[in-house]
Amino acid sequence: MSVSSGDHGAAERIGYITRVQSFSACHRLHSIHLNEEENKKVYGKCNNPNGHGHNYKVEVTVRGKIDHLTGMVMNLTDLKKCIEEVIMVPLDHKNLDRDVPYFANVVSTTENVAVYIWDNMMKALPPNLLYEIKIYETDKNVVIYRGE
Ligand SMILES: Nc1nc2c(c(=O)[nH]1)N=C([C@H](O)[C@H](O)COP(=O)(O)OP(=O)(O)OP(=O)(O)O)CN2
Ligand SMILES: [Zn+2]
Repeated sequence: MSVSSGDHGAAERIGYITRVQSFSACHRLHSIHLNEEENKKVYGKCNNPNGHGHNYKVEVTVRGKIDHLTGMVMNLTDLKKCIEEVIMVPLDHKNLDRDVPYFANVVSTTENVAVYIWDNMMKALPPNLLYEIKIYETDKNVVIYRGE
């Protein structure tokens, strides 16, 4: 059996690293493109005028070369700072529809929350690193967005 010396020579290794963050928020599923009756029909209990809340769990995954010198794809401490700025400050303990201008005219489905987080993480992270945003709206409802 040969044991790796740890010297990868010129070979580049690609790694995926993920940081998990939870936040709490309330929302109401309601589309400005549908009338009241259609909104009730499409969104059911989630169209309740006074809203409802979730403890969202977000997994932010970045993909990149494992740097030979640092041994890292990126420093998770830096990823933590981006997540604080992009997820926690604007979304935690907020009413998504009323407190986050983006959702004034965009339905706050988990798909759209994932797109919102993706677009803002892209601005906060170094280029070509962001791979995936995965959101657990509940234990059973999970959305993945990869920027497509
Ligand atoms: N495609 C989507 N469908 C739905 C979304 C969404 O974001 N994207 N969101 C909702 C609601 O926000 C709702 O809160 C989900 O509630 P519910 O289905 O009740 O959640 P659970 O499945 O976890 O609840 P159980 O009652 O335990 O099954 C609806 N649809
Ligand atoms: Zn909901």
